[in-house]
Amino acid sequence: MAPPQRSRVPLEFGGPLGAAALMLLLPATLVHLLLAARSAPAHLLAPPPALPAPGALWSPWALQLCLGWLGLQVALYLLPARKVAEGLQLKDKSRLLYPINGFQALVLTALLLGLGLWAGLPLDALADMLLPLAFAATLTAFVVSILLFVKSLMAHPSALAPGGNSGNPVYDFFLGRELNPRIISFDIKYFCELRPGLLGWVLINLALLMQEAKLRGSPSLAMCLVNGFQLLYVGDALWHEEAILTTMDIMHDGFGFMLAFGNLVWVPFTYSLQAQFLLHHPQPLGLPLAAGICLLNAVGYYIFRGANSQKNTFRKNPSDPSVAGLETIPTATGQQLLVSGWWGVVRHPNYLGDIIMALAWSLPCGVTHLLPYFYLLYFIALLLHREARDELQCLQKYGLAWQEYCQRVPYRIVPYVY
Ligand SMILES: NC(=O)C1=CN([C@@H]2O[C@H](COP(=O)(O)OP(=O)(O)OC[C@H]3O[C@@H](n4cnc5c(N)ncnc54)[C@H](OP(=O)(O)O)[C@@H]3O)[C@@H](O)[C@H]2O)C=CC1
Ligand SMILES: CC(C)CCC[C@@H](C)[C@H]1CC=C2C3=C(CC[C@@]21C)[C@@]1(C)CC[C@H](O)C[C@@H]1CC3
Repeated sequence: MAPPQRSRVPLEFGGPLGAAALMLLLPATLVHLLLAARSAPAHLLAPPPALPAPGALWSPWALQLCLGWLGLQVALYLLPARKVAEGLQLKDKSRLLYPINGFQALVLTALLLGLGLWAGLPLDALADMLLPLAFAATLTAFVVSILLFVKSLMAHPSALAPGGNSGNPVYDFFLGRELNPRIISFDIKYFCELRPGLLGWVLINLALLMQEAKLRGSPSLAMCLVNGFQLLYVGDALWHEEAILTTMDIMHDGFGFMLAFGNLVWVPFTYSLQAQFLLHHPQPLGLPLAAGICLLNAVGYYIFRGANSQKNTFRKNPSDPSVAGLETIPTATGQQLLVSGWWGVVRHPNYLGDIIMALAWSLPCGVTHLLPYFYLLYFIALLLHREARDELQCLQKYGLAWQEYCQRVPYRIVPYVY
């Protein structure tokens, strides 16, 4: 087989050195966040009061729980789906098929959990195991990434992602070489993107809420708000699972350590940071402020969902009555760009809605500590980086049409600001 052509896509994340640094820094940051959230001072920018003993990180039981959770979600993924969707056309003109049964997996997981709790499952005990669970999940992410990298060495060149095929093994291991790694019809990237991580996130949130109820007699209003907001976000992602097929991760990015760690570790253990903070730092929250925060989250969700659904509907069927009247810009690829509606206000309206929700998730934690705002700060940085990557990809894809779009819609995320 002819050696794969090395991609000439510019290196990102600081190239091989940056990728190597991130593979060390990300797990270290995770440990710091978990320790800081449960410490009294809860400092985001200061070292945690006490480093864990090595024994506190490793637990065979935690590894079994992680692998059992993964196995359950794989089993639910393999159940018959209410619908099978086609992915976007690949380089070889083929289209992959994807089961749309993520929300079904959420409901079945909830039913199994309900049964378990009825039978006395000590779910709240998870709240005391976040460190060994995160360590086990990180180990799993590394092993999955190594297996994926080895598998990609046997993949056809046309199956490789443009970004993760630089020829440098460290960089390619981090970014991911294969675009759609599958075992028969099981799509590993698609599965990891929405199932174990997002469902694990709300499971950890629930465990923290239950432990607060056990400690204080009932969960606080702030803990209930954070759980509710984030369950809405995960439920929405799974209900609109098909929309994931038009995101950058599925369309462009290879599946390597960054997304494996991001999906299996970073989402469940850092996205639950507000709930972790609230368990150890209860916050009083009056009804008027709670109502205001709910309104803020509702506004964010309205923008987020409205913009994502409008674009995804347009991409699936430009003649759909809900989008047929929108103004567009034709492009040389045959695809059109929306230039009115949500996508005529700013170029990434969905990011704006998502950031507003991220703020609403942090506010119930009060303003005495920076730690609960870590997600907001990280997320803004992630979306700014993502937006820059997307703009470059769209400029390369659409050329003059994208330049016209940028002239007509000059702001990227926040109207009249950025
Ligand atoms: N919670 C989290 O950790 C994260 C959440 N997200 C959220 O996920 C959602 C998806 O975000 P993301 O995956 O970054 O990508 P987007 O959903 O923003 O999709 C970007 C793609 O949309 C298409 N597009 C862009 N502008 C237009 C237009 N004017 N008209 C038609 N199509 C257009 C282009 O693809 P093409 O033209 O090829 O179809 C572009 O590459 C967002 O709501 C984001 O907030 C994202 C990352 C992390
Ligand atoms: C650990 C690294 C520094 C960064 C890892 C980033 C990942 C955690 C995110 C990259 C894109 C994501 C998306 C989502 C979750 C987070 C990751 C995997 C969603 C599934 C969240 C719900 C939305 O409705 C869709 C998102 C698609 C992108």
